[in-house]
Amino acid sequence: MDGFTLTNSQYAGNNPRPDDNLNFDDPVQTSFSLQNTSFSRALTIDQTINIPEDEELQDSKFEVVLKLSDLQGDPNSPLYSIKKFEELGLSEDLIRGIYFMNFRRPSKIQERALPFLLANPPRNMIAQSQSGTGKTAAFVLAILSRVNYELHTPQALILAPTRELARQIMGVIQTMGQFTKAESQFAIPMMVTWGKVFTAHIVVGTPGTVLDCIRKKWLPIDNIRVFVVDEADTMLDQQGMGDQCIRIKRSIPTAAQVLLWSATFPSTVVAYAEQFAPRATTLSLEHHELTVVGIKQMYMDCGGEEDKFRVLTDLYSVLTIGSSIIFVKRRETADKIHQRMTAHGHKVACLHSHIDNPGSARDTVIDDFRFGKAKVLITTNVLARGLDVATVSMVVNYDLPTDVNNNPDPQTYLHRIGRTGRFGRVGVSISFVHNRQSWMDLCAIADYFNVPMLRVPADDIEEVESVVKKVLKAGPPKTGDSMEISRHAGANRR
Ligand SMILES: Nc1ncnc2c1ncn2[C@@H]1O[C@H](COP(=O)(O)OP(=O)(O)OP(=O)(O)O)[C@@H](O)[C@H]1O
Repeated sequence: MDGFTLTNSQYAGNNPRPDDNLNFDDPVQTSFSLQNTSFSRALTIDQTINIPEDEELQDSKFEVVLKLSDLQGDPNSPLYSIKKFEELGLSEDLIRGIYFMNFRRPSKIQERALPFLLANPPRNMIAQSQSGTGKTAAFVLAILSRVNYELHTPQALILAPTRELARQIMGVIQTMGQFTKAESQFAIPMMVTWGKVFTAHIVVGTPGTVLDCIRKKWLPIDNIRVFVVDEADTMLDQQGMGDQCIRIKRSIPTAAQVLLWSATFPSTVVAYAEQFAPRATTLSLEHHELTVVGIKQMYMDCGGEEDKFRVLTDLYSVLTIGSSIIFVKRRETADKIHQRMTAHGHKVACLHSHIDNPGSARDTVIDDFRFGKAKVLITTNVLARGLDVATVSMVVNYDLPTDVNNNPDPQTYLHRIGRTGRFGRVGVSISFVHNRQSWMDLCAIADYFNVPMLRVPADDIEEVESVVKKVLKAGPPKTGDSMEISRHAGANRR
């Protein structure tokens, strides 16, 4: 099975959203109470894990040997390609950048998308590919190929939902484009020089600040020829950000190539995305193709809301793995867990989008995490998407992701767990369930992706440690390999 479905949408419609005057940069944090319905502890999924019981682990680092060449030679892997970068029509300067980054072969999305992205006349594109499969590099390469370096004015505009993601994308542009004459500039809070007109070829920003800079005429947009919306499904779907994206799109030249990227494009957003990027070439995936095989999905059955904290601290008192991220629903929960884990002697960092948390403080937290100064990061959905830190080997869903209507949110779940298992690496995700509602939410997510969830015991942390270590030690499975599983979680809901 090759994965992508390729379609050319012919639809060119009007913008469907009202022009509300909302102005914020980060995703809205939704808050609500978890429903404590009668809790069934009787989760009896009988799952087994068939990882060889061979050697004991040598150390606690779990440096997984990346067998990338194996994965990239497996037609079922999202990292598979038949072409080399040298065959994709990129300039020598860019090929040098790719070599510098140690990329050997393109991933499937890179191989598929790049010929369309570079073709003339330029076409819009809606591109979907699993988390951690190199979407950023794909659109950065396209932009670096299209920019006229002799013209000192913005020609490419990239929108990201958070400052963390904008900073990360900037890092990729600067590394990949270091042998070109590309100049790039931020349009994110606290990184814009008051009154100074942008002259860089490439601008990366968050929608609120970009719009602000356009309105103030600091950001010239007449020469924009590539317009990228990363994490496009969430950007377009959120009322404030969606409106800002529309306004920005209306300001830039109509001939600009519009590129929408995400690992998820739920059906509710697809039509809208097609209106936003008319007549786009679309690379899409089915639900069941979205999960990354290198991420082993587990769950723990906790005794109640308060017991989750006991399980978490038990887990961290035993487990010594690379880096990990704990996702919670609310900022208050993040702060509370941060305080309590710190009091228990754990070294943890915390990042969310509270107004008192200025950009510079957020930058320090994320940089400390990226460079390993802090190994555990507690956060909200603000970091659910895009964050690329290779050492993350575990994601904990302390609270399962739910949408504004309290329904399970499979897309956010997929993005959260996708912070591990990047580009062929292995990782584990552990979701806490603590009542009937959270159990049903997890079942709904498992059903949506048709994936197995392995139960690990909340009252036997040594056993959890052993399972996690085995998974990390086993390395990435080949696509289609069944690492375990007799039945998946959704098959046995109560
Ligand atoms: N062809 C390649 N060979 C080796 N590594 C690559 C290649 N392309 C990208 N990578 C690396 O893979 C990692 C994931 O890439 P990237 O962040 O672009 O993924 P993504 O698809 O945008 O993920 P997400 O959906 O989470 O945003 C990065 O560390 C990147 O440097």
